[in-house]
Amino acid sequence: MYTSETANEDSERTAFRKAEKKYKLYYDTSKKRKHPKTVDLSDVIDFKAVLESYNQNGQLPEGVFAQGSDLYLPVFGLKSRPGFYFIPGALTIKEQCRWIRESLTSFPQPPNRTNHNAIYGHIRDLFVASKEGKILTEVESLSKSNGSGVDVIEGNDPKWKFSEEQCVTSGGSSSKSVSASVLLRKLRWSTLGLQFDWSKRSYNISLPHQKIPDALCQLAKTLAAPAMPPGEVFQPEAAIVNYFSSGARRSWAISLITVLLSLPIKPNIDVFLLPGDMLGGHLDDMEKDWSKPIVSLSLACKAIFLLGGKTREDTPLAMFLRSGDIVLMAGEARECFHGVPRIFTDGGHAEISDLESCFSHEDDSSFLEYCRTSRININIRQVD
Ligand SMILES: O=C(O)CCC(=O)C(=O)O
Ligand SMILES: [Fe+2]
Repeated sequence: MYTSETANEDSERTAFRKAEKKYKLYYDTSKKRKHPKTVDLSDVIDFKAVLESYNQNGQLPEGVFAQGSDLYLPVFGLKSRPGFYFIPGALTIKEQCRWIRESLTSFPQPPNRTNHNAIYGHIRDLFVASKEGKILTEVESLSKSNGSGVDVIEGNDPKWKFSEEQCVTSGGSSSKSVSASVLLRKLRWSTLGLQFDWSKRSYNISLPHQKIPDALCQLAKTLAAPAMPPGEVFQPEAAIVNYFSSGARRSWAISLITVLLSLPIKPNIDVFLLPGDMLGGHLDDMEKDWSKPIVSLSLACKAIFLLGGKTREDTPLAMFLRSGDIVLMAGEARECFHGVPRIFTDGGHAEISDLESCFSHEDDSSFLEYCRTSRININIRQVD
């Protein structure tokens, strides 16, 4: 799915890489307290401002056009990137909250796969386990401890189970366990519908899967319309949910890696060492028909999206992605490198105040806590 180069010397020099470096989060360590380095954001296209001025006086910046649609919302395109569409604020706050909830609770449930499958097998109810302060422990170490308070995890032969924290520590067996909250923070992706096999880099139709939930399917069909070939209807068959977490919990990640390295079979830890708050430049090239769009929903913290050209040498355009924005990439735009070099988690820039009111009920505090330092992206695809 993701065609990506490893960061060798050449790729360091490409225009895409330069833009990634420009916008990536760096910390200024010269001051007493760690501060994000200031970045010049003046070149970043702000479609929220474009929409405001378009609604007020019909004016659009150079290179941007507006397209009518049945969505009752303006759909913007870029003259230099045919097939790319941006629909600012397309999702209501209620819809955003709904998809955030689903992304954290139902979407990572088996048979859907997540990045954690490779090590732990299917994990059920990770979000609830995190809320309840549970610990995931390897079955063998658990049997050495007092063995009570164990929740079952999906799978024929589960090797890892959730237990109450005391259950593990009281047995004195502290290795080969990891807290659910760390795993939630380290959740990078889950796949819906047809499952993508990252090791073979293709969709594996023999992996157990469920259809994309009807409501998400309907939403994707409606949103895809402006980018569809005339007379055709988008058929959502697969989706990837990307979870971007800020690096604030890096120390947690280091503890997890320590645990992983103590396993008899060493997992590939490269995947864990990738910063969780960015997505490197890539193409999505595993779907057959590129005339069909990828429908991409942004949720929670604001981000910068880079839309390059057909090679990494083309200078990318940078734009803000806010919670509720929709991006469509079809036709020629599907051949364009793209990525997310930055999410904003600081109060002034994250722009999640509407979500804060939506998740203001006490019962929703874990959703709010997650949203304050994270971004979620759901991208929906027609595979055949
Ligand atoms: O997070 C985003 O907005 C883009 C995600 C993406 O490009 C992908 O998953 O292929
Ligand atoms: Fe992509």
